[in-house]
Amino acid sequence: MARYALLSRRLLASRPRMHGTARTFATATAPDQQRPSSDYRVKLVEVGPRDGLQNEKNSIPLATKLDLIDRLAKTGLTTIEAGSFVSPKWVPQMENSSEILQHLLTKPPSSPHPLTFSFLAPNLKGLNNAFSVLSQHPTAFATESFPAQPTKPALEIAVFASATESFSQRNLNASIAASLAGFRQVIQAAKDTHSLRVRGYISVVLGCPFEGYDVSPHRVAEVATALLEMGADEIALGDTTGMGTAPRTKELLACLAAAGVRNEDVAMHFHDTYGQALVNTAVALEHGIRTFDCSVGGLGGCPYSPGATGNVATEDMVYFMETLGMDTGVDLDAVVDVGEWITREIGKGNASTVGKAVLGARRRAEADPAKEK
Ligand SMILES: CC(C)(COP(=O)([O-])OP(=O)([O-])OC[C@H]1O[C@@H](n2cnc3c(N)ncnc32)[C@H](O)[C@@H]1OP(=O)([O-])[O-])[C@@H](O)C(=O)NCCC(=O)NCCSC(=O)C[C@@](C)(O)CC(=O)[O-]
Repeated sequence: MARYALLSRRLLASRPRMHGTARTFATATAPDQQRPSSDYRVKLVEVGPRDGLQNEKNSIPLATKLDLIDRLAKTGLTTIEAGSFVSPKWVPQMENSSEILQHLLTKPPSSPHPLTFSFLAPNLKGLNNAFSVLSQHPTAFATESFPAQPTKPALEIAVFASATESFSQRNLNASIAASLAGFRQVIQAAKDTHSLRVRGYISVVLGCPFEGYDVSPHRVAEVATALLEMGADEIALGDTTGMGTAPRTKELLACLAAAGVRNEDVAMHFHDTYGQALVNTAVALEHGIRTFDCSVGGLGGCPYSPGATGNVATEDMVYFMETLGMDTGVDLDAVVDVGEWITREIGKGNASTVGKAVLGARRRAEADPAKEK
């Protein structure tokens, strides 16, 4: 069988590479002040095992979830959202998150890179469930004083606030103010007890299923600064509904910058319901953001956002970034394989346009290797 990788390698090699050439981003400097190569690095956060699977109705076996994480870890992705310590009454698919955490601590996936695994924990109950696993393996994970290594992953906890009161009530059963008061305790305990890194999500930043398009960017900025002041290390801006557009993404990021939120503390989390995720990604990239969430095979949806589809597919994100000359560190071929495998495994269509294109090209090359140029 022809090695599929060859085709994709050629595909990638034929893409325009922009390293060291003139760039059109607003953030670009003059040619004689070339930016350090780190400016071309983007961090992709793979959210498939959590955001991608949480809404699946059929129970997915633990072994499949562990296999998914293992396969993703071999693609060059270094940060993987692996589970969620939430109420199993509301999100039954995430019920085995303790077992997932336990497995990742005792048998971390082999990877040439240090890995970070992230878990949602909306309250002290969820955090304590995570802690009861961590306390059994206190030296199995990296902390701020012991950097992550290939054999010892780092862990991150994520809290999730909302930009509208209606979504906060539906998703968290609490007002924004009450949820923030609870998160203060979670963030403090995560840091004090195990020196964990904390991500603070804000949902519905560009459109709410209950309040519509008009979500105030100033409200988002208030919630973001509140989370940062509590000690969150990163703010993930969630376009939960995929209602975001390029001008409104630009306006939101300008508002956050005016409020003093630094680009390096922001991650973008775009759902692709209206097909705008990569357009909005380009706007955020131009603004200077370098951390983006994505989900293999475009898996996902939010149980509290009717009709929302998955996050932008990891395959599409990798292809998009690499064609812009950005460095993701992710092997497109490998991630296409994972997308194909997991969507078949759980009986879903592959929602990645790039994944389907690469798979189609492979099939054609297999049928007629002579034409593979
Ligand atoms: C919001 C809460 C925490 C409020 O929890 P609560 O205030 O305790 O109220 P409740 O009535 O929802 O609680 C129901 C039961 O769950 C228990 N419980 C309560 N907390 C936990 C916990 N952590 N772990 C395990 N059990 C828990 C609680 O003790 C109670 O048990 P019962 O008395 O019936 O026996 C709860 O309702 C919950 O966990 N809901 C699920 C929320 C959720 O997972 N949403 C989806 C993730 S967020 C998202 O997808 C958006 C994001 C991050 O991707 C970004 C974006 O795209 O926007």
